[in-house]
Amino acid sequence: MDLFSSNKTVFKLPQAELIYIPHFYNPQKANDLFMSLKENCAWHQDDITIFGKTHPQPRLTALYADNKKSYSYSNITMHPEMFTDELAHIKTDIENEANTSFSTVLLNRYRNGSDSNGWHADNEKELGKNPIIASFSLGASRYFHFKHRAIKTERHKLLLESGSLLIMAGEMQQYWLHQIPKTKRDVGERINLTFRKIV
Ligand SMILES: O=C(O)CCC(=O)C(=O)O
Ligand SMILES: [Fe+2]
Repeated sequence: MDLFSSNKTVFKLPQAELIYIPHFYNPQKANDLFMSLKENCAWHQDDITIFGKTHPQPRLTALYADNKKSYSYSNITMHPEMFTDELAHIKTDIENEANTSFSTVLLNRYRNGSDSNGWHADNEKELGKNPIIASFSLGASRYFHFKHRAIKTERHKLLLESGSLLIMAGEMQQYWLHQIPKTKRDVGERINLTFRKIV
């Protein structure tokens, strides 16, 4: 198995630590997990309110945690389900790679290229200062855009492939924004898992 592949890219960025591991899980295992999570997770579509207008969030989400702590962002408060064995297993693998522990995983399901995740930082108070966030991707590849809030030349994109792990750390959530834009490319479905620690 291609677990804990040493093939990793450490990006040199001002005020951020970003590490990309393309084949954290091999394609077979990634595909099996994609099918299983698609079927078994508690997916739902919340309404979000932006600039006073309420509309359905352009993706499905689910939240799991090993505590009862809720997670709030963009006027949504999510209450977690208990970790399944399958999600707990992935969590352990990622904790070993990232050298930290996580309490919570937020799953995003992008059904096609019209689903997206707008510019934001994962800077909610409950994540603490300089959180480590590990983002694990399954299914269709989608571009992850990231830009520095103040240095306008620092704007980049990275194709997140199935089975890959992206670790965001350092001051990234303070100084950078990230998004998964819509795409007109004919892309299939993608599931992303972002592991976080909510204390
Ligand atoms: O889908 C992704 O790769 C990113 C998800 C994300 O940024 C988030 O859930 O905060
Ligand atoms: Fe995020």
